[in-house]
Amino acid sequence: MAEKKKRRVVIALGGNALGKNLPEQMVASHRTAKAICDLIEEGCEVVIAHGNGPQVGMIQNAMNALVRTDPERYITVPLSVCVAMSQGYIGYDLQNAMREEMLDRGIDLGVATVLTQIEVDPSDPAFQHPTKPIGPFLTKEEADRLILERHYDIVEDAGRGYRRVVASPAPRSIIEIGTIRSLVDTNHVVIACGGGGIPVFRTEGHHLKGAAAVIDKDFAAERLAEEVDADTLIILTAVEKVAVHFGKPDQRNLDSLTVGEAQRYCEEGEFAPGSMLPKVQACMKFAASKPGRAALITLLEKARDGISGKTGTRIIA
Ligand SMILES: Nc1ncnc2c1ncn2[C@@H]1O[C@H](COP(=O)(O)OP(=O)(O)O)[C@@H](O)[C@H]1O
Ligand SMILES: NC(=O)OP(=O)(O)O
Repeated sequence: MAEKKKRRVVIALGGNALGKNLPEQMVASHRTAKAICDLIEEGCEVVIAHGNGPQVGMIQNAMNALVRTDPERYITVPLSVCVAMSQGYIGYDLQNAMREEMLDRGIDLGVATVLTQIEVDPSDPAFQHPTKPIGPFLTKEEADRLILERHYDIVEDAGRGYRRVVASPAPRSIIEIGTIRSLVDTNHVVIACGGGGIPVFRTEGHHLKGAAAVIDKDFAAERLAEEVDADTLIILTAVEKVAVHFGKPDQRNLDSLTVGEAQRYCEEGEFAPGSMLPKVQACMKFAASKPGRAALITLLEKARDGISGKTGTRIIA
């Protein structure tokens, strides 16, 4: 009998799948690996993308502290290099957690993290309007000091404190897509486009130049899902379903949304910018990109129920 065709899914992992520091990340990675292995056991071929907001901020702060301690010996590390470091730091834990969980369950697949660069447009207006929060939450006093001393762009984040923001251009093309496809096609779980991918500009000849930015991982995951010809984009986050009137007494959780309905809710301001809005927009783009494609937003721990159609919010054309 012919083997059942596997469903190819790209998974985008957010903050609750990774934690905010090294010990939290180690614990979270194992929880995340369990959820992803549940999807593999449901017959999915998975490709994993992830965020890096807290981590890339931590890495850049650490590198800057070195420069301040000994400016003769150390030089400033560009943000693009900090994104590359965050891919290694997070990929290391995720790759090991996946390896261990797959061996425990007898899943016979390889796992590899691909250092991934993503082309961005130097004239993207996002470079003039920083929106991507990175690093820890700050007090008003810390924010004022950093604006004065380091000329950082800092915004107030929905009553939760202050956060540094950096440019977040749209992903155009994934430089290492051929390598990613080859690994996926030869039975590897691939971790790619970490932290939204290392943003790069194409310059003279074949040279790529790092850009001072952090790409949104939901948009990078969407690009990845299109480019590996995935059937489903799954965004695993901290809520089981997308809601309208979120956080209000009349909150209504949504089981499914068409692209048209989602567009209307976006225009009505139902989804918070910087959190749920990019997720819904990424899902809309993917669902509309080719007939038969669908996207799902759900809680990390509900991944198996989500793919089985029992929970989550499904976005369809
Ligand atoms: N309309 C909405 N429906 C559901 N959650 C929403 C909505 N608007 C904002 N949110 C918030 O968005 C959060 C997910 O965004 P975020 O914290 O940035 O996720 P991640 O780190 O997983 O990428 C949810 O935990 C929830 O608090
Ligand atoms: N790069 C990115 O989107 O990171 P977060 O998901 O942590 O914000």
